[in-house]
Amino acid sequence: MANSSDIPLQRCADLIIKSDTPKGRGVFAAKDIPAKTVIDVCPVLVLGVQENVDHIEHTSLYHYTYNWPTENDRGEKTVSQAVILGLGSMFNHSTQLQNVVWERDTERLIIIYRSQRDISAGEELCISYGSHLTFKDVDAPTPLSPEEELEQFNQIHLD
Ligand SMILES: C[S@@+](CC[C@H](N)C(=O)[O-])C[C@H]1O[C@@H](n2cnc3c(N)ncnc32)[C@H](O)[C@@H]1O
Repeated sequence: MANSSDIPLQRCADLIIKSDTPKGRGVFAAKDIPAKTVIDVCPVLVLGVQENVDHIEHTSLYHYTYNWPTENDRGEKTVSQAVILGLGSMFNHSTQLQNVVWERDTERLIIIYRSQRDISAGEELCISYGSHLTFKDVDAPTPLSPEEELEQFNQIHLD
């Protein structure tokens, strides 16, 4: 029997995990996925600020946690970390080719992931981790050499 605090779960069925990508494991589309499809609804486990500093930061889990807004004992707003259960911990980062957006629900302690645009079969599903990455981004655009920069500059014509 459903009650008002129940959280309906949804996961897109047309997904696979590939294990051998340059980013480690990653989530890929097995079929075309239309824009705005719910990809997954993931429960989160919110960690205490100190628990995170004392323990989690010294483990592999450190690379899987998300910032999570919370309140300290004095009722002041602060930021802790949360472990995302379900597929949420498997999405890799892309700076330029993100196709999944996510939304925190701090009341219900879930994150909802949705496709940002139509995704084709075979594409990796990527989110943005923001700008402070703790690893070398294999997708990062290669910086231009001074010669390439000069060539690009010389191609700019002002009418
Ligand atoms: C939340 S996990 C994602 C799943 C992970 N690939 C795995 O195999 O368990 C985050 C880790 O994935 C890897 N990763 C994610 N996006 C990446 C990227 N753009 N370039 C390189 N590594 C990436 C990094 O090792 C990062 O610490």
